[in-house]
Amino acid sequence: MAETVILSGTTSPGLLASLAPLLREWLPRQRWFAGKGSPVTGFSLVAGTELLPAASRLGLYHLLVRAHQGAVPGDCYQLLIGAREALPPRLAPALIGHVPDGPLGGRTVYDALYDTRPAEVLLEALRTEARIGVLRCERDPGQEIRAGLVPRRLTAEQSNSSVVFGDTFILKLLRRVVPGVNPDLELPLALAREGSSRVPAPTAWLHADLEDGGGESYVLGVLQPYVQGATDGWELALRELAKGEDFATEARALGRATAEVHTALARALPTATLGHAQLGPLVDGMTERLDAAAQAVPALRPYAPGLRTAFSALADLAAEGRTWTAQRVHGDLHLGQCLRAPSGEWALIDFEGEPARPLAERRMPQPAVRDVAGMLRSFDYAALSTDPPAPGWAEVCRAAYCSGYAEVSGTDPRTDPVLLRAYETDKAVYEVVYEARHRPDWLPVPLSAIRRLAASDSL
Ligand SMILES: Nc1ncnc2c1ncn2[C@@H]1O[C@H](COP(=O)(O)OP(=O)(O)O)[C@@H](O)[C@H]1O
Ligand SMILES: O=P(O)(O)O[C@H]1O[C@H](CO)[C@@H](O[C@H]2O[C@H](CO)[C@@H](O)[C@H](O)[C@H]2O)[C@H](O)[C@H]1O
Repeated sequence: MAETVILSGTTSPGLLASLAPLLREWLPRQRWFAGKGSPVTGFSLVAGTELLPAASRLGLYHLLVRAHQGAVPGDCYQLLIGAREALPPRLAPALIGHVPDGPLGGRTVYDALYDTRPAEVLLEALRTEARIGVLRCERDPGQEIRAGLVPRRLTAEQSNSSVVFGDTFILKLLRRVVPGVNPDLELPLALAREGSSRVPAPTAWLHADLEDGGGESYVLGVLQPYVQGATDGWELALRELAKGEDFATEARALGRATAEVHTALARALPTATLGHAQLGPLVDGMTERLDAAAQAVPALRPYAPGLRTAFSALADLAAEGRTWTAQRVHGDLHLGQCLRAPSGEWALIDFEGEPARPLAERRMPQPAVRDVAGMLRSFDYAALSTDPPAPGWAEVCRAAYCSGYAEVSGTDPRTDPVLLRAYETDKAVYEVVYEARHRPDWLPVPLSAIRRLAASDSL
């Protein structure tokens, strides 16, 4: 590996101006761009850090850029921009464009995360706990990071962007970033402190300390051990479906793993009791999300009255004096967030929660059934994405998962069907919006659950 020269300078003021026309085209095409549907009207630089000097063969810039979309104050995105004379063919998919003038005039710029040297620069910064301008790296002193691990791009469909180093570590760079404690770091750290082996323990992490954070830093990325040879639950489920096999044994193991993580989270972090006063805002939130979703996705509208009964039934129980325990949860649990190691053990990943929700909301204690509902939806997804669909397969998985969950936690989620239906409905509504926005061909999958949930008084 060439010697890594890390500069601590901020970027030149003209840099963003020269990149803006290219970013305006490129950014909305990225899977992780959250503002799809309305054009980017401008950019402002939140922070810029030169990691490799502009004058060298490869210039490298870490940028935090706010994308403006009309009058709406835009989201802040993390970009790693490389600048070269010309791009080698292997980097063609990362092309952002050719800069005509300004500090990078005549250079070709690209998404540098998937280039070897820039990824090495990031790993070296994490390994050495570097401070570079506004960027600050921290690491777990108990875990060793070997120098010189070879990076490779992760090709999975993602909300963020990840690089694997030597099959030993995986670095996830968060793309849409906000100041404040990020559950994707907070929860795995808390679980590691509890001694849980169900979640890879963070090895090192990257922050930005900025004035606009109101005293809180931005979490920009997390490095964690890579589970070698793992298969994710989604892939595994589809494989079994294709073979005509059931997935009950794995579903039950997943239920047990989920309950173990919930038990550890309830020990590690504050819990709460939800009564009538707390349930009100929670149910209001579900109803508001449904209304907003019905506005955005016309196909949902005919089912909205039936779906509202899922939420009002929960409010009625609270009015009668029922209470529920709330705790920190995963927040976006589905088969793709579960990794099965070759040993057969399941691990859970990606504790960011639903990226579209505000951080404060994602960090609130919630009924653990929220994650259970996410997994139940996922079995449905798998069963409906095969040809021909296999709805009975999903039923068996759902039952096995709940049984496994009950074996460890002592509580079978099916014993509270009103709560489960409310959370499953909330999740299916979220999925309708998600699919309409990102994968319109998949919209029929959550819509089929919507039909069922709108028609049923319980599960
Ligand atoms: N610790 C890990 N070991 C092995 N693979 C991992 C690990 N963490 C993540 N992955 C892989 O990376 C993918 C994306 O990770 P994830 O945390 O879900 O990112 P995103 O938030 O961008 O969706 C996962 O689907 C999985 O295939
Ligand atoms: O990117 P994330 O993994 O954080 O989650 C988002 O994308 C998921 C799709 O990749 C989406 O999950 C939905 O589709 C899955 C199948 O592809 C299915 O297993 C899930 O049950 C379903 O919710 C997830 O909702 C979204 O937040």
